[in-house]
Amino acid sequence: MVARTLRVGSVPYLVGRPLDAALDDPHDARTGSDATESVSPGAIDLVRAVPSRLVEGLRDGSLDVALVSSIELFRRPGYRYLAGPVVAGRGPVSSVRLYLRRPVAEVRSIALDPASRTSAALVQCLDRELGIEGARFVEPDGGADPRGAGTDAWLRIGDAALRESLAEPDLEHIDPSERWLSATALPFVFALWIVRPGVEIEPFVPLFERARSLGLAAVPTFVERHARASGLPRAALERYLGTECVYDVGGDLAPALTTFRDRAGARGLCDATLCPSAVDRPTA
Ligand SMILES: C=C(O[C@@H]1C=C(C(=O)O)C=C[C@H]1O)C(=O)O
Repeated sequence: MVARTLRVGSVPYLVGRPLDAALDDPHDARTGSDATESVSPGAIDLVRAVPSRLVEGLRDGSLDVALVSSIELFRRPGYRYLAGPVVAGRGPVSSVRLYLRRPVAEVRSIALDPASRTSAALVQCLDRELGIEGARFVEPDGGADPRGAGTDAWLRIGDAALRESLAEPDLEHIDPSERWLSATALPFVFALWIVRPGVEIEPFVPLFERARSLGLAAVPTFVERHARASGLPRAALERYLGTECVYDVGGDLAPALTTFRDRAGARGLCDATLCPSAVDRPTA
């Protein structure tokens, strides 16, 4: 029995709920004793914050593990990652978009979402495929709204992007996840559980796997709650969580991560020599 508490971070967006909701109370009867027998009650302390803050938490040691931007794996040595639950896209993902104020051929300046790390790197390393080669990237200070930066285009992630895409369907946009699939024939892994160096994650791994199974089964509940709170259409939210967001990419995980690392590394956006190790899923 592991007595210590694991400090866990996750994103504040709808996209994270299928992976993190059941971690809030792992000893809830619904989580089942098989996954929880190796950890004590209260073993998980879950906080939610935007990805750029979660990255800081991993770096300063205030978090042990976080569902966070995949690019961080290749920005500091010593991380490990759970080879299981991920937030990925295999085609369009309505919550990660590059919105355009002018025709793409005329885009010279792009404001990045200050909450993002991975999608920000993705649009920079896919600039040729997106048709924005030579554009200048800026990150608004202090978490400011990238739409307010006055640039030719802005990148947005999370629930605010989802709202823009579903409530303002006439906004011109490019879908980076879709372009990644065309360019590489691989899914794009936005986020995964990254483990800080020195953390013994093994006893907790079944909890993360179990949380995903329970979370996927609860997608209709998350859709219902989000539709009620946001006023966004249920059918679109169902498509978003149920089809666009992919929570398991199987054997594509390693090649998807390595391809992103190499492309981003070639642009100086991460260290392409880093090879973080996977923590394998438990065998049944
Ligand atoms: C699909 C998404 O994936 C995310 C994108 C991230 C990033 O760009 O750094 C980090 C975590 C995820 O929340 C989203 O937020 O909409």
